[in-house]
Amino acid sequence: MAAPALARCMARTGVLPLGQAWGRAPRLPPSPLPAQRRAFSNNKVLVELDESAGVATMKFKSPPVNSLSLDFLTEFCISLEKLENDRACRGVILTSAVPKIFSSGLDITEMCGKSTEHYAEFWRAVQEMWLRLYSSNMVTVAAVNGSSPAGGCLIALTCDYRIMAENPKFSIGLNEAQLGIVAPFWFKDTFVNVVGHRVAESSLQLGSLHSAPEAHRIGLVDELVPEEKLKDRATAVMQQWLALPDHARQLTKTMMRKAVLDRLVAHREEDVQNFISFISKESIQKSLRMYMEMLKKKKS
Ligand SMILES: CCCCCCC/C=C/C(=O)SCCNC(=O)CCNC(=O)[C@H](O)C(C)(C)COP(=O)(O)OP(=O)(O)OC[C@H]1O[C@@H](n2cnc3c(N)ncnc32)[C@H](O)[C@@H]1OP(=O)(O)O
Repeated sequence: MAAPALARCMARTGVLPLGQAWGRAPRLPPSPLPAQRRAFSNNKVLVELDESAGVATMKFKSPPVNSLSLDFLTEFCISLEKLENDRACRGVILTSAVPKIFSSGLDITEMCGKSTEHYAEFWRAVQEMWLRLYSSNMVTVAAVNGSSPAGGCLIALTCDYRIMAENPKFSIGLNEAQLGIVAPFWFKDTFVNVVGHRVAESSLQLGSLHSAPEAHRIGLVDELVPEEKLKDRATAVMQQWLALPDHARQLTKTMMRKAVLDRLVAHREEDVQNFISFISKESIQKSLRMYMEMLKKKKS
């Protein structure tokens, strides 16, 4: 495709390049007007904005498993950008509208049997999602209400704070190695920044999916709460974070994340080419096909 779908959408919606988003003026506190709620939705995400609190909730609604398809990633970025540019919004809670699944990670069908152009477009969209979320000026809280492998885990790791439902059946982790693929350096860097090098090293090599209690023990999630309390707890955490002046928090976040962000920004095209040559290998395609078959067999 001549121009990536994401770029087209961004041209349509007037989204700012990433670097400019960083230089944006600090957010103003919401005006003391009566409580106002606004909602907008597309095929993949539902956003509800509580203007009086300055907090949006973004719910993933792409059944059966909220896989991160090109369409999902595009809609996600557009919704995030809308909130980023909305002065009434200072924080966003990410959660799922699909029972038991937060997100099943990158849509494997987008990485199987497609053209080089498609792989490039898809990977740019994955990069864009991470760059925008990791550099967001808003407070970002992941309310992880279901399993969250690989790319789903990356979304949670990219937020400022993670709260997970304490259901031991829910698992989370960067399990790429189990699929015979390798998490790229910016997945790894994000993971290391949350759990530390030692835990990340073994967890990544083993492609571990951690149960909710184990994820809490290794610091992958910040707290566990009963599922029915997840929404209230995420709101309470958000209020705590929003009690601080935005400019101080935003500058601190930028300082903490800049090196990791800059690394991908500086090597973006190289990273796309690396993805294409890796994913196009017949051995990798075979691994992914076998993995998909295994998922189907598990059902029957
Ligand atoms: C140099 C760069 C190298 C490349 C780097 C690439 C980085 C990759 C990152 C990724 O995110 S790869 C994706 C990893 N994801 C997984 O391993 C999750 C796989 N899925 C599951 O474990 C389970 O589906 C689940 C999420 C735990 C849910 O289980 P449940 O029993 O509720 O549902 P299923 O019956 O298994 O699935 C329903 C339906 O959805 C399909 N599906 C599941 N996950 C994906 C996916 N990630 N992509 C595409 N499709 C997926 C599954 O096959 C079923 O389909 P049908 O059989 O109904 O057609």
